[in-house]
Amino acid sequence: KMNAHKSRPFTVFVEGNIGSGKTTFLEHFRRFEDITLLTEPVEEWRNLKGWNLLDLMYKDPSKWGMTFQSYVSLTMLEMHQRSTPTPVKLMERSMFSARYCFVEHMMRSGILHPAEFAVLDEWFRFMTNQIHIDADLIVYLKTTPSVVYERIKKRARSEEQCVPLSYIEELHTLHEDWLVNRKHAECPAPVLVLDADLDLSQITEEYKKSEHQILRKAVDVVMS
Ligand SMILES: Cc1cc2cn([C@H]3C[C@H](O)[C@@H](CO)O3)c(=O)nc2[nH]1
Repeated sequence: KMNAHKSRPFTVFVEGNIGSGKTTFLEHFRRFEDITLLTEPVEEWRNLKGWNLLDLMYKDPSKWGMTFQSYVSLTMLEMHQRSTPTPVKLMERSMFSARYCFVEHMMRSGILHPAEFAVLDEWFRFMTNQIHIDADLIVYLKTTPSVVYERIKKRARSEEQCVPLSYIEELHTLHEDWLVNRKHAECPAPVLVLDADLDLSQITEEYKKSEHQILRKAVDVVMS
């Protein structure tokens, strides 16, 4: 068992489009006692004091987009700040995908009014300047929009059934801009790109590739 000499654990963001297999990827690490897994708090978004903000947002994005993304940011900040007893912390998504992918899409598509976007962007700048929430590594589950679109249909999460392929394609482009073309300097962590188009049987090999990288880097950090 690695004793965490560092105040801050080796932090990994697991990023990718809707349906890219992030939750499945995280579950693969469930068996390691030195890793804390923080999965995306979708259930909190689906029930805040009885309100299903995720459903409200998908049903009327212009009316509920701001409210939804404000609450998403709050729940993600809470995860960033949560102290973990283990030397390694794996988070599903982050404040950065919130800003660079989802909020960015809502602004570009006119779902968010420019004034709403300005407020969300100020919150993002404040939080990323004031609070150290950087990753040490980002694992990017890279997919093809048509592949994840079919998975979303099969998964049949009720709120997502009206999601058009065009939205998935736009989110894909925003993930590529951030994690492959590196257009945003605020999140300089190295990116490990995995081919997440692979189906479940083949993808274990891909996960093993990241396992060594994550655990070896974590050992370096903890033992340094
Ligand atoms: C950080 C962040 C995650 C996230 C997820 N979502 C949506 C996409 C999926 O339908 C669902 C669960 O990821 O929530 C969103 O609209 N905005 C988000 N922002």
